[in-house]
Amino acid sequence: MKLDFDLTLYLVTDSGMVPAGSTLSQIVDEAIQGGVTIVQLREKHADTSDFLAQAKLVQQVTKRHKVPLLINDRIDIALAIDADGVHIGQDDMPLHEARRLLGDDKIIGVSVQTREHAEQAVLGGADYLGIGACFDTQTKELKQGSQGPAGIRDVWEHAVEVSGPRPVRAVTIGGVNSYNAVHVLICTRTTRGNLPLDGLAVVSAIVAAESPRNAAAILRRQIAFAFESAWIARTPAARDSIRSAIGDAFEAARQNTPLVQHITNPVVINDCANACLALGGSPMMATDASEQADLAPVVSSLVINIGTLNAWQVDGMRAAMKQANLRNTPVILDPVAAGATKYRSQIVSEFLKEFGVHVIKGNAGEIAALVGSDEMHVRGVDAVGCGFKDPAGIVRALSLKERCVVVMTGPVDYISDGSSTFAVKNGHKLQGTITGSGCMTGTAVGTYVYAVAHTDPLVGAITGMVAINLAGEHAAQRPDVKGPGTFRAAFIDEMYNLTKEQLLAEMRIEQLH
Ligand SMILES: Cc1ncc(COP(=O)(O)OP(=O)(O)O)c(N)n1
Ligand SMILES: Cc1ncsc1CCOP(=O)(O)O
Repeated sequence: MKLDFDLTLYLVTDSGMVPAGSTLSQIVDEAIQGGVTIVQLREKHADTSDFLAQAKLVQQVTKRHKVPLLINDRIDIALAIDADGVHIGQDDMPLHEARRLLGDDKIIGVSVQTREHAEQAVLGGADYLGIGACFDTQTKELKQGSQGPAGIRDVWEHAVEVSGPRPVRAVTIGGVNSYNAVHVLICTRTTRGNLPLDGLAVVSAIVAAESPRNAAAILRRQIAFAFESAWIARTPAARDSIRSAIGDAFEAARQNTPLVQHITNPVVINDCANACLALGGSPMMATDASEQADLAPVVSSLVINIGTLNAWQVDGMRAAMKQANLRNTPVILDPVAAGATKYRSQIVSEFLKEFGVHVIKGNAGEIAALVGSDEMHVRGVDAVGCGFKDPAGIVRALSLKERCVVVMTGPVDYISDGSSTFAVKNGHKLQGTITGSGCMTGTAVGTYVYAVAHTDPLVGAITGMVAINLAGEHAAQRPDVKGPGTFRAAFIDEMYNLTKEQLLAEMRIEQLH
């Protein structure tokens, strides 16, 4: 009978990474103690006798822990030590030959890079798939480059589709570590059925770690978190009570004073900091990469705004998002003028590939650029065009593509988590006459999303949009407001003065999906 196996945390070894004074068997032992559930011995440069000797040593450890041991590429070594199975690539022995030699009781995993590979492996009876490479890696030269979580999802969805009622099992590999583990597992969930991969395969994140045991334990914690999370709100039935949830999120910010760390542009930095304070948050505007790790433990949410990009700021953004992802702190991305220049488009797509983002907030032109629509465009930082035929469908499509909440600002704001979509109809046209009002909506979302990020990021995003737009309406009605200059000051005052009762009484929201 085939051994039962658990792919949750899959260690693939590389003896070239073993630090002086340690052995591969010690690393495997520690890693299993930390939470590794399956091991593959991968020796790309060893001759047969060394590979065999290493396999026997590692097998002593895996047997002691009752964890399956698979052999990379070499069926002969697997047969010689009676390993639990093999992992084969596209250039290795064909699956049917490996199965003939090993029999039905052994585990055979197959590396796949494309939908076609996945289909062949599933139909050929592979026990699991290793889909890669997810990200670039130092561990091996990639012939085809990395696909990112969205590319892995595409292959995984096809594998699930062709496998019938009992989906094949699968992991992804390549550049996976504790910083990106949650992002990878959430972003690769199938669109239909929300089915996650079975686990993650790593080499350097454990073998080259200072403590393989700690590295494995942190990875297990992140994987458990990802299995419990979904980017879609887990309480769709609670839509009826959305108003009270918005009221609660509003109050939570006033009570808990979330620390909203911004890396934003100098044009709006002062307005965003004041808006954050007025709404009940505590603003932090620390941009340097070198301080992000120290700050991360106290950050409630992170707002990344690419308004005035430069290489130094981008380094700070990468460092901040990496730390936020490790702590599962909500990240709000404002892709200012995405699509206006190649540089911005390239940075935004790098960010969305490499990092987990909980909310994307943009104007219609920016959202069009991210979703690949030519109905709207950006001119400078403004959206131009006749508008989308189906704006709610556009935000939902981007939400499903990126697996996060999407907010599209405009005369009506549209907000979706890929399942539920809302229109927020509050706001005043004077908001469009001052610079930074869009950036301040990012701050507002950041201020409210933290409290509900892991259960209902949609509610946090709607709360931010309702609060800022109501402040705009209240400011515009004041007799002392004569135009943009006086509106700017009154806008901050009215954020400060807004009450939960006003919010509940005056919000104009409509559910569209
Ligand atoms: C779990 C897992 N997935 C993929 C691979 C890559 O295998 P392959 O394509 O055969 O490349 P090499 O490992 O031989 O370099 C893997 N080893 N494990
Ligand atoms: C074996 C393999 N196959 C695709 S990427 C890769 C190496 C992954 O190594 P790391 O986890 O260190 O990036």
